[in-house]
Parts: sequence; C-alpha cells; structure tokens
Amino acid sequence: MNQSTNTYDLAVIGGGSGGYAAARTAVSEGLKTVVIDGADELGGLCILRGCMPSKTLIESANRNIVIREAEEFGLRAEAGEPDTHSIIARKRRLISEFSDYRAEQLQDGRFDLIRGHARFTDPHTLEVKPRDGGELLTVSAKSFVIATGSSIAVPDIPGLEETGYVTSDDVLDQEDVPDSIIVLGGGAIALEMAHYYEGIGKKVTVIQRSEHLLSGMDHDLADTLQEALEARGMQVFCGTSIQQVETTAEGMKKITFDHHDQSLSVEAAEILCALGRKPNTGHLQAEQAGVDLDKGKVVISKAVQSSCPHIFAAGDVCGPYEIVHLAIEQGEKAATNAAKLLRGDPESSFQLMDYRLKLYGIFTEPQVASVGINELEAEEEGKKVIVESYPFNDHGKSMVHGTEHGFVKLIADAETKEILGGSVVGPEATELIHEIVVAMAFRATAGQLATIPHYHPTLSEIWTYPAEDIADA
Ligand SMILES: Cc1cc2nc3c(=O)[nH]c(=O)nc-3n(C[C@H](O)[C@H](O)[C@H](O)COP(=O)(O)OP(=O)(O)OC[C@H]3O[C@@H](n4cnc5c(N)ncnc54)[C@H](O)[C@@H]3O)c2cc1C
Ligand SMILES: NC(=O)c1ccc[n+]([C@@H]2O[C@H](COP(=O)([O-])OP(=O)(O)OC[C@H]3O[C@@H](n4cnc5c(N)ncnc54)[C@H](O)[C@@H]3O)[C@@H](O)[C@H]2O)c1
Repeated sequence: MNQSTNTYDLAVIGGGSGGYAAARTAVSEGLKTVVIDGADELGGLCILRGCMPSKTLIESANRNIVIREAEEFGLRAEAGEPDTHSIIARKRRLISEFSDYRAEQLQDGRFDLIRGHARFTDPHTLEVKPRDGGELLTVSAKSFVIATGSSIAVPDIPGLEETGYVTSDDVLDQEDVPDSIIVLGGGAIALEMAHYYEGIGKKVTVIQRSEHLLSGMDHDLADTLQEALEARGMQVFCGTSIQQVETTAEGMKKITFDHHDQSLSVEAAEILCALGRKPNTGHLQAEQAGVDLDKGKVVISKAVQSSCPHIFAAGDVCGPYEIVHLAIEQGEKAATNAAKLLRGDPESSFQLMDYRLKLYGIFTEPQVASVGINELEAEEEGKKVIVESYPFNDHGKSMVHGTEHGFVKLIADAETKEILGGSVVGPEATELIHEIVVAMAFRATAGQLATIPHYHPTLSEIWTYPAEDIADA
C-alpha cells in the first residue's frame, strides 16, 4: 500500500479506547478508514498505563489489607513484606495479554493502521512521521476523529524538578518501592496510588491544594474517605499551598507547605506527582484545520463535532470527563456522525452525548462512586431536590463485612421524586452504584426503587432505606 497517495473517508488520529471505538464503528458504517497511532506500544492509556494496570496493583494492596485485618474475623494470618517484583510481574503478564488483544484488533485488516505521529497541514490533510523513521507520509481524508488522549501534567512547583519525583507511569512499573512516599494531589490518580502504597505497607502522606479531597465531588463523600484513609494510618493534608520542595542532607525529599496559617514540612523517600493531565494537542497543529481549542482541549459540541464540521473528537483530548467508557461512547458517536455527514444526512439526525448518567468511580478502600448529579451540582443549578443517605455501619450485611466507614446517598427531584443522582463511599461502591445507574436509565422514582425486591442480607439492599425515606418525604 502506498499510504502517501491514499485518501480515506475517515482518518482517526490515536488508537486508544476512543480512537479504536471510532474506527470499528466507522467500518461498520462502510467508511474506508485509517487509524494513525504514534505510540511505541499499541494499546492506549487505559490498557497500558491507566485503568487496568492501576487496578491490578490495587488488587494486591486490597488482599494485603484483608490479611492485615484478619484478626477482626477471628483469623490468624501474618502479612509478610509484599513482593513488589511479583506484583509488577503479575501486572506485566495481564497487561501484555490485554494489549496483545487490542494490537490484534487494530491490525486485523478491517481498516488501515499507520504507526506514526500525525499533524494537520490543512483541514483535509495530515502529515505523518512514521515511527520506523521512514519518509513523511501524506494522508488525506474526507473526515477525521481526533482521539490523541492526554499526558501527565507537572505544574511549576519551586524545587520539584530539581528534587525529582515519580508519576503514575513510574508507579505502575516500580519494582523497588520506597518505604515512604509523599503524594501530591487529591484526585483519583493520587488517591488510588496512595491507597496502593498504603495497602502494601508504605508510609503515605497526601498533600492536596483544595480544602477537600476529590474536588468536584460532594464534601461528605470526600471527608468520609479521608477519615477512613487516616484511620488506616495515612497522613492527609487538605487546604495547602506548597512553598518549596528540596532534598535534605540525609537524601530525603522534603516538602514545605502552608496549611491553615501554619508552615509545615514533611519528608519521605519519594514524591509522587499526581496533579492532573493535559490534552495531547501540542504537536497536532489542529488550528491549521480550523479546530478551536480551549486550554489545549478540542472544543466539541454534543455531537462531538469540533469547530471544523468534518473533524470530530473523542476521549481525553476533548473531555469534558477523562473516563474510558465516555471516550468509547464519544468515539462511536464521532464515527456515526461522520458517516451521516458524508452521506449528507441532516445535522438534526446526529447522535448526541448525554451526560445525565455520568459515572465516576475511585478504587480506594473504601471505594467511592457516583452517578448523575451531586448535591453541589444541584445547588449550582438551583434544582429543588430531596437528599437522603444511610450509613453502612448501621446496615446488617455491611456490619458482617466489618465496614466502619461510609454511606449511600440518593438525590431525587423534590416534586416528582425521580432519582437524579446517587453516590456511595463504602464497600464495593463501584459495583453498588450500577443499581442506581439502571434505575436512573429507566427514570425510576425513589418509590419504585424501594419496592423492587432486594435479597437479604446483601450490600445492595442498603439502597432501599434512602429510597423509602425519599418516597415517604
Ligand atoms: C493511572 C490512571 C488510572 C485510570 N483509571 C481509570 C479508571 O479506573 N476508569 C476510567 O474510566 N478511566 C481511568 N483512567 C482514564 C482513562 O484511562 C482515559 O480516560 C482513557 O484511557 C482515554 O482514552 P483516549 O482514547 O482518549 O486516549 P489514549 O488511550 O491515551 O489514546 C491516545 C492515543 O493517541 C496517540 N497519539 C497522541 N498524539 C498523536 C499524534 N499526534 N499522532 C498519532 N497518534 C497520537 C497516543 O500515543 C495514544 O496511543 C485512568 C487514567 C490513568 C492515568
Ligand atoms: N477511577 C477512575 O475512574 C480514574 C482513576 C484515575 C484517573 N482517572 C481520570 O484521570 C484524570 C486525571 O486524574 P488526576 O487525578 O491526575 O487529575 P485530577 O484533575 O482529578 O486531580 C488533580 C489534583 O491535583 C490538584 N492540583 C492541580 N494542580 C495543582 C497545583 N499546582 N498545586 C497543587 N495541587 C494541584 C487539583 O486540585 C486536583 O486535586 C481524571 O480526570 C480522572 O477522570 C479516573
């Protein structure tokens, strides 16, 4: 194939979760499609350095915590020093299975795959620098999906660069884990990594700029998680402003920060910087194609269409959420809408994103999960809602579990009592939340949820308590 002369119906830039979903959908729409991916390894962030490897390490931490807490259940088990080489070896084995499968899917001939970095030279043309160092290629297409993902962002903090730090990418391959770690940030990545470290017995200090962990989530959820992490021995400082990072004479890494009018400092063997990610648009020259960016993110409509109508986007590069199932849905809608555009279908027929059921899950211990709107958003939007919660430590099956922290919460429309949101901090939160997703998908009221049979004794039956309270309100 002489790629330089090829013209496609759709060119997808990026072969991660969003890009692959776009490509397979485009093929089913009958579009002649090419995927261009510049990574060293095929698979995308979720498989290689995101969801799957992080959850593999966390699974080891969770099992170590079960061993540590065996005595509560009348059992004797001694938690030895975790074998981090074996933990990483298990992760590598599983991830190579997942990535091999994705690489097969990308190379099974349904669409062309070009391994190289792409950038726009005009609204219908890409210049591609092949990974193998060959000659520059020119790829032209009638439509495009930008699905180039995101990279780790490291803000300018005095002394951080000189002192040195690790990122989530490093943690996922860290065979020799230091005994003490300072985690910068209080988002999902920071807290999941902090949980992994603490779970395998390391001393962890979390430093978060905002007054609460998990900015954007309800404070009662974040504060309950913080209490639980602190009860297991983690040190957590919220409402901080970092002043200086330096190396001590003993070779430790030291962070000095302001915390509620006090200047404090903490030391540890390593610093993990988990202060967010930035969209991969830096080298794309998207502006050459008339694509508007906002703080580097591709600006998209609900039809995932950019300011240039034949260029769509999906995943972390556009957001608004950096969540893999949404990257996939955006990729599918991008390809479907591109096919509609090329067929001349009216824009009114385009598939639109709907974030009514937006879901978020954090795989700490306890876990945190939410769907729909939360109390902060209800207040911002001026929505009249009824909110009811129920604690796990007053619920039979949870008490059998040994659960001390957490609750479930339901938010319903004050008039119709339709469920508008739900959240959990507690055991199996990322599984439990799906009952509310299903209820909300069918626009159930709290009363309807309360009357659906729930087996006893299960964790799931806890939902019936706030549901009954809302129904009776
Ligand atoms: C540690 C961690 C844990 C996470 N855990 C979860 C979780 O539990 N649940 C969840 O929902 N989400 C999680 N996420 C987020 C999730 O991984 C991402 O939202 C998702 O993988 C993004 O997919 P994507 O298709 O947008 O990007 P990617 O999968 O990153 O794909 C982008 C591809 O484009 C390529 N590319 C970039 N620029 C170019 C270019 N110019 N030319 C050609 N190719 C290019 C890249 O090399 C890459 O292969 C996690 C993220 C991290 C970092
Ligand atoms: N379980 C999951 O679903 C999961 C897990 C990991 C990551 N992710 C996704 O990956 C994305 C990135 O995660 P993340 O945790 O890196 O980002 P994030 O944006 O959620 O958190 C970054 C944190 O760093 C803080 N911060 C940023 N700049 C700072 C500065 N200069 N000084 C001090 N604090 C600063 C922010 O206040 C925030 O608390 C998330 O949006 C999330 O959707 C999801």
